[in-house]
Amino acid sequence: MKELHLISTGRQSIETFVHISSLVHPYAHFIHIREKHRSAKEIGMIVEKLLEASVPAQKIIVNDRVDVAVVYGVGGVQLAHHSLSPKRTKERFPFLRVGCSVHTFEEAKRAENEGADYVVFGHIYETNCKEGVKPRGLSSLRQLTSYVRIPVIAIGGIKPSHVRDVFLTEVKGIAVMSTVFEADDPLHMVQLYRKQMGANTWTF
Ligand SMILES: Cc1nc(C(=O)O)sc1CCOP(=O)(O)O
Repeated sequence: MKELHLISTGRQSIETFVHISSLVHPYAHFIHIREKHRSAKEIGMIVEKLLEASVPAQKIIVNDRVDVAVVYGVGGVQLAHHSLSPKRTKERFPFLRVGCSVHTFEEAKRAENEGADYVVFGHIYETNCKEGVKPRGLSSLRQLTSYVRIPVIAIGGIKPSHVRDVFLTEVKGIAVMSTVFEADDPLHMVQLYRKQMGANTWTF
């Protein structure tokens, strides 16, 4: 099954992020809380609000903070190079789904060897989030999907019109931030992504 990951921008109020998530979560497989400037307490509060808004715990992925993910019983954690290692995380918390954000093939291979469940690789297209950094493009994405055995999720500047091309590289899924969370109509946007992914049902 192709996966759609939605990631918070870190630029919205907690209320706005939770409100949009409550609308779009039925169309997404995972909702990532990526709020680098917020404390563990605030991130925990976001998790509680998402749960109150009926977002299933298994769909929630906390960026970097293994502690918050475990304490609040969410489905997974998304680790960066400065986070705890996937190996340690998996050893102590084997029930957590562990993703790693990677930018090179070596990082992806290391994540795989350390037991990560999947990698997020980018950025594929130009994105405001990575201004001045050259996108890695589809051909390196294609190479990566044959270089590692674990699933690859593509990220960075992916618009609905890119979806078909991106999935031709054999990725497992895509991750999207601004195009959904900063859209005038987030619900319409997420439905567009799912349509491009070939989803013929909106329920899971
Ligand atoms: C959070 C993030 N990580 C990236 C990476 O390359 O690792 S690109 C990115 C931002 C993606 O946002 P948008 O969908 O708005 O382009």
